[in-house]
Parts: sequence; structure tokens; C-alpha cells
Amino acid sequence: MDAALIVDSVTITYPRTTAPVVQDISFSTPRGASFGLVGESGSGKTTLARAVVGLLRPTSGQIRFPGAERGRRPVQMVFQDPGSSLNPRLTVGESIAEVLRTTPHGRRDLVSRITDQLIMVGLDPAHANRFPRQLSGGQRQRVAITRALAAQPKVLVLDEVVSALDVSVQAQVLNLLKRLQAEQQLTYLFITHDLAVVRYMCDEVMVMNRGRVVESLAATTIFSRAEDSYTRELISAIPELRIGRAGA
Ligand SMILES: Nc1ncnc2c1ncn2[C@@H]1O[C@H](COP(=O)(O)OP(=O)(O)OP(=O)(O)O)[C@@H](O)[C@H]1O
Repeated sequence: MDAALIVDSVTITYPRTTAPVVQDISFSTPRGASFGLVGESGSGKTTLARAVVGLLRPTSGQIRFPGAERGRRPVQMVFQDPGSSLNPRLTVGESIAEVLRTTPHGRRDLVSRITDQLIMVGLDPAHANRFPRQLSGGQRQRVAITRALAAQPKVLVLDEVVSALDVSVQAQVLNLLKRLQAEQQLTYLFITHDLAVVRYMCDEVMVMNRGRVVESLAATTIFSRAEDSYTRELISAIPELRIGRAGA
């Protein structure tokens, strides 16, 4: 298996706390695949995600990116609320430029690269001159996605990226992510409490509860095969399976 991300026996304990919030978690994701991490609030998903992107160091265990250049962590993260992850004082173009300046680009000028980044996520190049507050939630999330991709990652950690959006906009953003994944062979770590999103987007899914793995299974079988009582509880908590309808 050509793995892009390997999480190996990772345990994370925050300073000044005793119990680990992530306990002995292992999984790997093939290149171009999507791995779902689900579990209710407080189960440790975001903590693990922060370790994957290097924002915190595991107390024990390892996180590896096979095939990546030495010393380079080929991963970016997109957050739930682009309103707070994008700098409100920078225009969309400046925000993307900030990242583009750090990557190799041959002879192409910055403005045409910004234009390409916007077109790639279905935005009007004229949006480069707007501030985040002048965009809709869905448009802001597209900016956050293209800004993350401007860093040329191989792995994208997507933490509740559609939870704050209207249902119809959710489907558009999920379909955009699917297209980008196919075009760029991206590997996704998809964090959500929404099992319908997981079934639509992911190949495999791992269910976490209180920092531990409850079960791991193929995403398509999550509704039919989930055996653990905790997973069944999460399933029964879903108000309706809307993605099947909106996502085609
Ligand atoms: N900086 C911190 N210091 C101490 N404990 C923390 C810190 N950040 C998170 N925690 C605790 O770690 C546990 C896991 O939190 P985490 O945010 O990873 O869960 P989560 O599954 O992502 O939840 P949510 O969906 O609400 O974001 C929680 O009990 C939380 O209170």
C-alpha cells in the first residue's frame, strides 16, 4: 500500500492534565484516499488533527508522511470557521499571496497564480480584491481551501469544514473537495461528527470515543455494519441522511 499518512500508536496528554485525550491511535491512509475520523465532541479528534499538522507533538508514538521530502511536513489544515482562520485585514488575494510566496513557481507572476488558485475552487478572480467579510460562508471556505492548497500539500486535514454551512452549500463544497482530490491525488483526513458526510466522502472511517478507537470500518458500510453500540448511538443521533439527496 502506497501510504501518504501513517499514524502509529499515537498518545497525547496535554500539559498539566493526567489522562491522555488521545490514546494509542494507529491508522494509515493510502495516497488519494479519504480517511474519516468521527466521534462526538471531546473525543479527541481535533487534538489528533493538530498533531498530524505539527501544531502539537504526540506524547508518544509517531506520525509519518512516507515519500515526503526530509524535514518537510506536506500537510495543511482547513478549519470549521474560515471567518476566524482567514486574516480579516487581508484581501483574499493577499491572503493567498502570503502562501504562494513561499512555494516554487518558475517564472509565473503572482497575480496570475492567484487567479489560477481562485478559478481552481470555482471563485471569480475578481474576488481577490475582497475582504473575507465581503464573502459568503461557502465562498470563504473555498478561499480557505485554495489557500491551503497553495502550499502544495499532499495531505489535507479537514476539520468540520462544512458543519457551519447551509446544507446546499455543504454539498457544493464536498463536491469541490472530491474534484480537487481526484485532480491532485490528495489524501484527506476528514474530521467530523457527521456520519452522512463521512459516508459520502470517505473510504475508511475510524470511530473515536474518549480518545480511544471504538471501531474502524469501510465508510460505505458504516450504516449497515457498525457493530459497536457507541457507533450505533452516533447513527441514531443523525436527524436525516441528507447527503444522499443533495450530493450527487
Ligand atoms: N489545550 C488543552 N489543554 C487541556 N485539555 C484540552 C486542550 N484542548 C483540548 N483539551 C481536552 O481534550 C479533549 C479532546 O478535545 P478535542 O478538541 O480534541 O475533541 P474533539 O473530538 O475534536 O471535540 P470537538 O468536536 O468538540 O472539537 C477534551 O476533553 C478537551 O477538553
